[in-house]
Amino acid sequence: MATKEVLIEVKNLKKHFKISKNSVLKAVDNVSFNIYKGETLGLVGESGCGKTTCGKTVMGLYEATEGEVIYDGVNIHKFNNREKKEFAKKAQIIFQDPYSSLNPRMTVGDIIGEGIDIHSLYKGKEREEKIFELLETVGLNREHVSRFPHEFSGGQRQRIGIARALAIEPDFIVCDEPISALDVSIQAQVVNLLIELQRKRGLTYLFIAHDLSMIKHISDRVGVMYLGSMVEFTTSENLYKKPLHPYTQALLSAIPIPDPKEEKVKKRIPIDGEIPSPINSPPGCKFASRCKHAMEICTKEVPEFIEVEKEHFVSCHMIRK
Ligand SMILES: Nc1ncnc2c1ncn2[C@@H]1O[C@H](COP(=O)(O)OP(=O)(O)OP(=O)(O)O)[C@@H](O)[C@H]1O
Repeated sequence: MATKEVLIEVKNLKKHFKISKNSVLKAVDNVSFNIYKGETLGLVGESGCGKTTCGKTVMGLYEATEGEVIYDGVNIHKFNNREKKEFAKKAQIIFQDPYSSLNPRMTVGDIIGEGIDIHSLYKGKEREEKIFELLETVGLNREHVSRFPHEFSGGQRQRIGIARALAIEPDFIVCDEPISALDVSIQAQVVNLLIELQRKRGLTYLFIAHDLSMIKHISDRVGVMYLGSMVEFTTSENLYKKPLHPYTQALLSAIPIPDPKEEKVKKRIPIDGEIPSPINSPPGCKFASRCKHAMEICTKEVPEFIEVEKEHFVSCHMIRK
């Protein structure tokens, strides 16, 4: 990461879905963090904890229920239509499933060219050259331009998705579990491509993942989410060396160690019980029902999200500054 200039500031962000007359699903519930220009911020947590909803709200695909997303100094949820279109050029998303995220009836050239056309960036020969250049940038070749998505492997499709995102030259990309659906052997190739693109183009990533194993290699800082809340937020180094929240500690203990001897003696921290429903969730710390350290206060009061040491934020009643 080159600078520590803030690109995006997320302040007390809430995204609640009204499920019925009396039920609200708090997918993102009072989350605050920032993203520096040129960094990769990892967002981790179990399935359903609100990572995708957070990513989509941060890039303006969902209206926020409450709170602010400040991009380069301006609240994106206050944009008028012209500003929304301008912003859509700066922020892109790469989806988890390279099989369903590409229109099977469109050629690769048209998939990549769609954003170029929407934003009237290039026309004719220039457009064609741009698409060839993008294909080569992501490790495909110009002959692929007239083929259809089903003619490609999962890894290649994800490369097409990356080329599509790059086509309008964004500054910020939400990478929503871009490697989860790929074979392990292909995952590292796609991650390396994303890292190389970031280095060359100065891109900023919000990289979403459900476990902490791959996120270590790509993220400068990591936020750990649990049931819509951010429970810990710090540098990758801090998180792996000194996790403070019991949930982070459990997630880290679940990462398999390649050495079988070490794996055998490793202490896994189990998380008791089922993840509670995010609908009409009870007061207090959302992790309380599964935390073996839970105290009376945990079921009553939401712990503050405090900076316990430089660049290390945590939300837990056990941890004081
Ligand atoms: N449009 C929607 N309407 C209602 N509920 C939604 C909607 N989108 C997401 N949710 C709910 O919000 C919660 C958070 O979902 P989200 O997809 O953001 O989680 P996630 O952490 O990204 O999970 P996964 O890793 O499975 O993608 C879930 O309970 C989900 O069912």
